[in-house]
Amino acid sequence: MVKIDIVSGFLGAGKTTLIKKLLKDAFQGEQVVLIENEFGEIGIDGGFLKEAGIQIREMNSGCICCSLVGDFGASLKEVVEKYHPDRILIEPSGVGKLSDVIKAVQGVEKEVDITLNSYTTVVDAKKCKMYMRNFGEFFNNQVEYAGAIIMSRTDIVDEEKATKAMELLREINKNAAIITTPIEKLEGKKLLEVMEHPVSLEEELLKEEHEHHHHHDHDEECGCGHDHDHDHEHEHHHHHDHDEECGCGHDHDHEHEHHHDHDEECSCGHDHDHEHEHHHHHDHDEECSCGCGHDHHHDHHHHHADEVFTSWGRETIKKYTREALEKMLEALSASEEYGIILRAKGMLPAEDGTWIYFDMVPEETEIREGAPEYTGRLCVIGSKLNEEKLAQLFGLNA
Ligand SMILES: Nc1nc2c(ncn2[C@@H]2O[C@H](COP(=O)(O)OP(=O)(O)OP(=O)(O)O)[C@@H](O)[C@H]2O)c(=O)[nH]1
Repeated sequence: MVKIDIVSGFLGAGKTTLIKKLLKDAFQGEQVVLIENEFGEIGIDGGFLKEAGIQIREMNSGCICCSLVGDFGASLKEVVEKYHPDRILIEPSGVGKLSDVIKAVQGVEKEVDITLNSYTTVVDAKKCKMYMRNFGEFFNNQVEYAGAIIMSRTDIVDEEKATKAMELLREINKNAAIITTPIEKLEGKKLLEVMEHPVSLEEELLKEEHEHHHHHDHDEECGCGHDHDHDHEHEHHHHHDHDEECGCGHDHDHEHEHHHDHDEECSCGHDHDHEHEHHHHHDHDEECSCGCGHDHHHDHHHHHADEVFTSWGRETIKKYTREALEKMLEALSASEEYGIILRAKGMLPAEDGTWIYFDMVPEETEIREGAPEYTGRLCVIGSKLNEEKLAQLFGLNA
């Protein structure tokens, strides 16, 4: 049985960073294949991970969503038959919906000898609130459906912001284990254990309570595998508190339905807070007032990622200097002249013969030296990108 582990997370959240750690610290001795679905026609990450010596299958033709489920299933099947791995890691694109990817895996579970082992979402603690607000349709879905949530950048964010992010995450996912310790402080095995068996503190406490109150041991069972007989504590939960759980590890409430009605946002880049009506009227004839120009009729999911997000990428032999690149990346996020930039990354030849690798998310830019690549590549992802201006900025042909 091949284990399937999904590592989801919004653009630049830290998925690749997590995967590298797991490969190094947690999967020794296992044969692992990574299926990567990058958004944008120029694959960038493959190179980093190939150094780790694992098989990588890139799917760059579109996102694994409703339209690609069939292709994805076929791809999964092929990987299983060709490599017979112990584990397949799936890294969906940063703008993919986790629910779509889970569905796609479940769709082939009967035909192929696989089991959905874990589905984790990495969330940038610094940008969680902003992304929820502006790109909620994609961002929230990844949070809602996660078994475990790993908060990245808890090493650099202040406590107050991290706490707020944690609260927001908990609001839309009551059950997931939320990992707040910076991952480099955790052993890979420990991390994997939480991803595979996410148990929230609430569940753990409730379980303890159950165990504590089960001395009388009568005959009835509720079906969740624990013995709750005549347990006052248990009844208390049933009568008073619809949101709490029985601690058996299953989700008995209809949380997802709830969240779809209330929390989703249109993700067209505007803040539609207090505009819940917008979502409720889709069955009727009203036009979407979000101004994003799409017909959202009868479409509960609103948008496909490629309607909201675009990417621009180039292969190039042009040489750059660190200083010049730094300025270009600064300019990218300084205004909306180039669009709403959410992510930029690449590897470019430098004038001094070295190679410059860069990673940019809003307010954070990392430039480092890396190994020579077969050619220079760069990719920018965002909303409403101005491709002509981007080409101009990097000194490339439009
Ligand atoms: N300080 C800090 N930086 C992080 C952390 N996680 C990721 N980063 C940085 O954030 C940038 C993006 O990280 P990646 O791991 O490439 O993110 P990703 O989710 O794979 O990004 P996509 O390529 O957009 O899918 C890199 O510069 C990382 O070094 C973290 O926990 N703390």
